[in-house]
Amino acid sequence: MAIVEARNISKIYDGKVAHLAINQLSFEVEQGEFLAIMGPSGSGKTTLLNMLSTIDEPTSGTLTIDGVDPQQFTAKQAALFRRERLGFVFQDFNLLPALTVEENMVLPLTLANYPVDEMKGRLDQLLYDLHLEDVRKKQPTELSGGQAQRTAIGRALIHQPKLLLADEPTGNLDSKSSKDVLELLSGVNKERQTTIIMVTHDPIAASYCDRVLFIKDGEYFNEIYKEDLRQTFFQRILNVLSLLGGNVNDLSTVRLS
Ligand SMILES: Nc1ncnc2c1ncn2[C@@H]1O[C@H](COP(=O)(O)OP(=O)(O)OP(=O)(O)O)[C@@H](O)[C@H]1O
Repeated sequence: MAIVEARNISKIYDGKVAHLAINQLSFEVEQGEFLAIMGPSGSGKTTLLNMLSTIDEPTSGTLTIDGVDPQQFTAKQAALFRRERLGFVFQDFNLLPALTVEENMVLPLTLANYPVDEMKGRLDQLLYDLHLEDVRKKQPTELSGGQAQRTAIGRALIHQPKLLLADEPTGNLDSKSSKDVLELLSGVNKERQTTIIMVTHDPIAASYCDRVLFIKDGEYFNEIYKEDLRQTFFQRILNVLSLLGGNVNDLSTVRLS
């Protein structure tokens, strides 16, 4: 069953000169899938993620997320939908500096007034799954990049969202921490059946996914599915990226290992 259905969605930014950022894009994301979205700088990835996040809406076309059309929501309903059904992970972690690891992670449940026992149970499980038990009382400034991103992933998962949206989650991490985070996301996807959509410039990160959707100039360009080994998938991703072109700087974060 599809958790995301986009039918001919377009997004035009109004301004002195109107800009067509997404042009007649259609795609589906299956429940339980781990999808990467790739494309050159300016191809519309952030615009698309903003629409999937329900913080922006298509100018035309229909976008259904978990069976509902967010365009029908009031601002309050949209906020509730995001809080209950979506999780977000960003490149720069976005942790609250005054709170500890465990306080950051449990924050979405605190805000939703969950019972204390339920909060504690979910927190302990996630601290264990994310290998953060030793740093649970630390503050974000005392963490490595990998620990900070794992904390952010914990915060994004604690309310058990159906869809996790990740924007360059490994963009600020070294290769070892990136690998840890990608293996964790892959594990979350397989074990919890959480659907994940990840925007990335990094073909290594994309090779952890089941499918990569490539967009160019706001339009569908190609998509490939992982069929075999991750290393082979990585090679096929590089092949499509070379066809896709774009600015060489777009690949500045690529690590060839
Ligand atoms: N608020 C806005 N107003 C007008 N144009 C915008 C706005 N936001 C983005 N754009 C334009 O829409 C196009 C798509 O931008 P978007 O940020 O979605 O691309 P991207 O693929 O995420 O790029 P990058 O990889 O560099 O982050 C770009 O040409 C950009 O200049």
